[in-house]
This record gives sequence, structure tokens and C-alpha cells, in this order.
Amino acid sequence: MTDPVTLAGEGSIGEFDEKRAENAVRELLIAVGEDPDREGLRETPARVARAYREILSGLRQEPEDVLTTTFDLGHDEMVLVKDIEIVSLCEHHLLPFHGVAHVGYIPADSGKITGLSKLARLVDVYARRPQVQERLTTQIADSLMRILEARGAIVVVEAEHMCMSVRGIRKPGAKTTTSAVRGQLRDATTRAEAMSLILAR
Ligand SMILES: Nc1nc2c(ncn2[C@@H]2O[C@H](COP(=O)(O)OP(=O)(O)OP(=O)(O)O)[C@@H](O)[C@H]2O)c(=O)[nH]1
Ligand SMILES: [Zn+2]
Repeated sequence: MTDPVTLAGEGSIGEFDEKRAENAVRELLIAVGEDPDREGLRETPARVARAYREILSGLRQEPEDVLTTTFDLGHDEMVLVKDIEIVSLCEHHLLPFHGVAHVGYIPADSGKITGLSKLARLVDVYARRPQVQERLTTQIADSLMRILEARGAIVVVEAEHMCMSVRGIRKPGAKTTTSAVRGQLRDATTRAEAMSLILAR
């Protein structure tokens, strides 16, 4: 293992150990009564390890890596990107939750803004980790405030959790909405304007 990577204020995590992940999947197959050496399962531990490497790639990224800024637009009103598809992994059951994120911010007085795609990249940095929806939502908003020095930020995430649809309570279709509102977007009028833009279809 290489040295752990420290994520700003969010604890330490290590490199992805593919061999260890493969061994764990092999053990899981044995634990559920399967034969990991039968034809169809022989390559499965390696496939699953690669899948987890991809799904959890946000553990090896920091928001600063993607939320780069540019200074030349002079736009000082709200920028909102809607319907950014998300797939994340619930940290309680390691089952996916998926849906959309709506991400808006009011740029800093200095005019510091970012490319629109960078907002979607920021969402992925935090979605591709073991998560709970509330933390995913607040981490995106807090990054906008910190890195862009935004005057305000709003993040709304709507998602369906597989741990609620394929097991346990088994309620497919149930959607959870979470929001995080920061800075000037907490002002009632600005917040209402943002929410009406988010809800408009
Ligand atoms: N707040 C929150 N809860 C979540 C999220 N993802 C999953 N959960 C919930 O986490 C809880 C874990 O509850 P536990 O009682 O420890 O686990 P469990 O016995 O598997 O719970 P059930 O799903 O009710 O069968 C469940 O209620 C899940 O619905 C999330 O993003 N946010
Ligand atoms: Zn869950």
C-alpha cells in the first residue's frame, strides 16, 4: 500500500487494493454458498474489483482537482445546472442509489466562476464514494462555497435507494429529496427563485 491520501477534513483513505478486493469477493461467493471456481464465476472477483474501483473512484479525488476556476466572465448572478445524473453507493448496504442533482451558485464578487462541466465533475467526486445522501448534498454545497468563494450555493439531490427497493422495506419508486442552501441563497426571495427554477420542467 502507498501512503494514505488525506481528503480535506474528511479523514484518511488508502489506495485501491485490487488483489484484496478480489479476495474479498471470492470469500463472499464462498460465504453465500457458491463455488467461485465454477466456469461462470471464475472471472467475477476481478470484474467486481474493477467495478468497485470505478464506482468508488471519488475516494482518490479531491474537489479541488476538478473545480477549477476561470475569471473572465464577470457574471455575478446565479448559475444553475439541473438534472445531473448521479449514481452513488449507500454506505450502509453498499447498494447503489441513483437519481439527479441540481447544483447552483452565486459567483464571488471577484467574478470567480467555473466551467459548467466542472459542477458535474464535483458531483461525481462526492457521489463515487460510500455515501449517505445528506452528506453528498452538503459536501457539494460546502465545496462551492469554499473553493469558488461563492456568495451562495444551493444543491438539491433526488434519488432512489436500491436498499429501499430491492430488499428490506421493498418500496421501489420511493424518492428521497435532500437540499443544502448556503450564503445569499438562504435569503427567502433568492431561495424561492432558485427552487422555482429547479422545479420547472
Ligand atoms: N438518512 C439516510 N439513511 C439512509 C441512506 N441510505 C440508506 N439509509 C438508511 O439507513 C438505514 C440503516 O438502518 P439499519 O436499521 O441499521 O439497517 P437495516 O436493518 O438494513 O434497515 P432496513 O433498511 O430498515 O431493513 C436504513 O433505514 C436505510 O434506509 C441515506 O443516504 N441517508
Ligand atoms: Zn442502504
